[in-house]
Amino acid sequence: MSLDLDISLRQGAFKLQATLASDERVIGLFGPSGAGKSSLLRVIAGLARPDAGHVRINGRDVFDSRHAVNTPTHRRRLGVVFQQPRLFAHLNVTHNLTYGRWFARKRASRARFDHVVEMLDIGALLTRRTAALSGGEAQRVAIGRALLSEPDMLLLDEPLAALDVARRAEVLPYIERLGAETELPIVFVTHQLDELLRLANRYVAAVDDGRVVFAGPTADFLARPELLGDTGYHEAGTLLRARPIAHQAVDGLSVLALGDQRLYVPQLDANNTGDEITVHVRALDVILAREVPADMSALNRLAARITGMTETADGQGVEVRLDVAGQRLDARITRFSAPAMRLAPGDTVTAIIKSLALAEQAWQRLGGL
Ligand SMILES: Nc1ncnc2c1ncn2[C@@H]1O[C@H](COP(=O)(O)OP(=O)(O)OP(=O)(O)O)[C@@H](O)[C@H]1O
Repeated sequence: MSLDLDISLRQGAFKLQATLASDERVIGLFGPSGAGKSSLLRVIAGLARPDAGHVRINGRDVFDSRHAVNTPTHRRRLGVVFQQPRLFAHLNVTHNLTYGRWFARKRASRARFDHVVEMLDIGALLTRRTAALSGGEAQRVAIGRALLSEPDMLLLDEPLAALDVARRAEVLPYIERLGAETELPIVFVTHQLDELLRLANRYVAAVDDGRVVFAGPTADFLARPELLGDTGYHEAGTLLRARPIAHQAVDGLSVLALGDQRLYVPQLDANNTGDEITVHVRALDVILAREVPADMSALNRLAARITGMTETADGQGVEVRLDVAGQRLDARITRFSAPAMRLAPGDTVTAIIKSLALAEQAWQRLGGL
């Protein structure tokens, strides 16, 4: 996909002045509450009209103030999913799903309908009234309806925000599957860093106070604590890509290969072999050692080489940039430890990781969408 926009929009006292150009298939729009993410998504969808500028989707001008172009929403070929599912209460699930097809250029085939139903696991709900659905089920139906409208791009505006923790955990893997199993371009809005890392871990546009303050690889974004908001200090770190090679080789754990080194993570779905997955390692959770103690609870110990060291913004610590099997890993240690250990670029150390979080599951690509 390509998305190219440069717009200004005034809403009361709030001014959105956003510039973004990206060829990435999945774009995360991230930022705190009130930053302007939803407003920007509404501009892309044609639900809000900028005062000036342009919006180009896949090379097609859908808005251009200089040439009086403003393609109406229903002709922009977008599937939009909001925080609330917004299903039609008078129609059952099947009719809600097929409703989107009225706007499609070509009607979705029966095979495609079946595929979407299977992917979102909503087959058992088809004859149900929408009032009888849980929040998570309703949101899956809303996603299915958007997919069946044959969009060129899917816009997801905090689709998990209205769900409680359990429902959120239920729906999140389905959105993850969309990213992995479809070729559909997706813009995913969230203010939650864990969602961003799970669902848009390649590319992010960060919005703050009506402006795009960062646009680029999510991994680079994660290394910038000052951009991450309140949780930045804790969450800043690195995304490591590794390949699952064994399940249950060690009790309750899966083994990932990172070059010829090994990482241990909580048991993954046994189908997860082959495709790389991404793990999020917080810089605070990395301990550096010259000598590794013989008895140690932490399983994850990686041979690393120091490639750079910089003082943290608050002056209290040192960010140590490491190379592990050709990938970057960041550690944050105290200002005391760096000279005490006489650490210097070029040194080899062991990086001991206290905890890591899965940022992305690997799903088998089924194709077909
Ligand atoms: N129709 C409107 N008229 C006036 N101000 C508006 C309108 N819609 C939004 N705003 C304001 O614009 C700002 C950005 O809102 P927006 O919903 O885009 O933020 P957001 O980043 O999506 O936040 P959240 O994560 O809370 O949804 C807010 O200050 C909001 O109050």
